[in-house]
Amino acid sequence: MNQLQRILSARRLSHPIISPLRFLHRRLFSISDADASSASFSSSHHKIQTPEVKASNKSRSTSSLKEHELAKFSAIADTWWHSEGPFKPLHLMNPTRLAFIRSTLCRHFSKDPSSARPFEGLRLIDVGCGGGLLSEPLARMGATVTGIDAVDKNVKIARLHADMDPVTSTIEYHCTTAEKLVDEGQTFDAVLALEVIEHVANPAEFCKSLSALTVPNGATLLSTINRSMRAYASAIVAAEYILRWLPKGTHQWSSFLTPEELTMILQRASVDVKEMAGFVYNPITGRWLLSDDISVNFIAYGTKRNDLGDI
Ligand SMILES: C[S@@+](CC[C@H](N)C(=O)[O-])C[C@H]1O[C@@H](n2cnc3c(N)ncnc32)[C@H](O)[C@@H]1O
Ligand SMILES: [Mg+2]
Repeated sequence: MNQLQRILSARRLSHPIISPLRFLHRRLFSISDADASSASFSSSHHKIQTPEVKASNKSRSTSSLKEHELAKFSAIADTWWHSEGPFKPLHLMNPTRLAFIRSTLCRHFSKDPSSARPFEGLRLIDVGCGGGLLSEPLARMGATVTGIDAVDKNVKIARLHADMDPVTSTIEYHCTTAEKLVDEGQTFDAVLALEVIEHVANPAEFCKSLSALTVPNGATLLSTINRSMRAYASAIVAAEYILRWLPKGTHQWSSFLTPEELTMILQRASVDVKEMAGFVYNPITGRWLLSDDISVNFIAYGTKRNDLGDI
C-alpha cells in the first residue's frame, strides 16, 4: 500500500468527523448505508432500473466503475436536458465552469479567448459526459470532442440531443470507460472529468487513467466537491433534503476529496495542478460564480508532465 492509499484509507476509516456526521445524518433522515446506495435512489418521479453498462466485463478496465453509482444516473437519464430537473445544478453551473475551462485551455494552448471558436484544432475528451451538457458547448467552441460515459442510456440521450444541431452532431459518443481507452492507446490534447470522480470506485486509479489519456504537456481538468463540513451542509443536507435539487443519496460525503488530496493524487499521476477555482452559488441571483472559495464545489486544472522529457 503506498503512502497515498494509506492516507486515503485512514481517512475513510477514522476521519474524526465522519462517524458523528453519519450518525446524525441517519438519525435525522432515518436512512442506512444501504439507503444511500442505488436501492433507495428514487424519488416520486424516478424508478430505479439496472443500468445497461457495456463496460462491465471483469478486467483491469472496470476499475473505476461503481455499479450503484451508475444505477443512480441510469434512473434519471431521460432528464439530462430538463433544465428544471435533477440536473438543474449542472445546467446552472455550466456557464461558470465553461468560463474557467475557456480561460485555462486558451492560456494552455495559446488560443484567443475572445474568438468564437477558440478550441479549433484541439481534441478533447469529456469523461463521464452524461447527457452531454459539457460536450456540446465544447464542440460549439470548435473542439473535436469525444464524450464517454459508463451508462449506455446516458450516451444514447447525449447522441439524440447532439444530433439536433449540425455543430454538435460531430461529437463522438461512446459507452466506455477511461481505462478502456487507455488500453486502446488513445490520447487527447485535454481531458475533462467534471463531477465524476466522487462517483468512481478508485479516485487515484481514475486519475492515472485520465493522465494516461492526456498527451504529454496536455491539460487535465476535474471538478468535484470538497469533503468539508460546509459541503456536507450545502451539497448534501440543503441540496438533497431541503431544496430537493438532487435526489436523496446522490452524494456520499465520504467519497468527496479535499483539494489537497486531489492535488496529491493528480501529482502522483504525473499531472501538476496549476490552478483551482471554486464555484459559489448566489441564492439571490440564482447564479454560480467563479470564486477563490474552494470549500464546497471546486475545479482543478493541471498539466501533464512530460516525464520522458529529461531522457
Ligand atoms: C454528475 S454526472 C456529470 C456529468 C457531466 N460530466 C457534467 O458535469 O455535466 C457523472 C457522470 O459520470 C458517469 N460515470 C460515473 N462513473 C463513471 C466511470 N467510472 N466511468 C465513466 N463514467 C462514469 C455517470 O454515468 C454520470 O453520467
Ligand atoms: Mg456529483
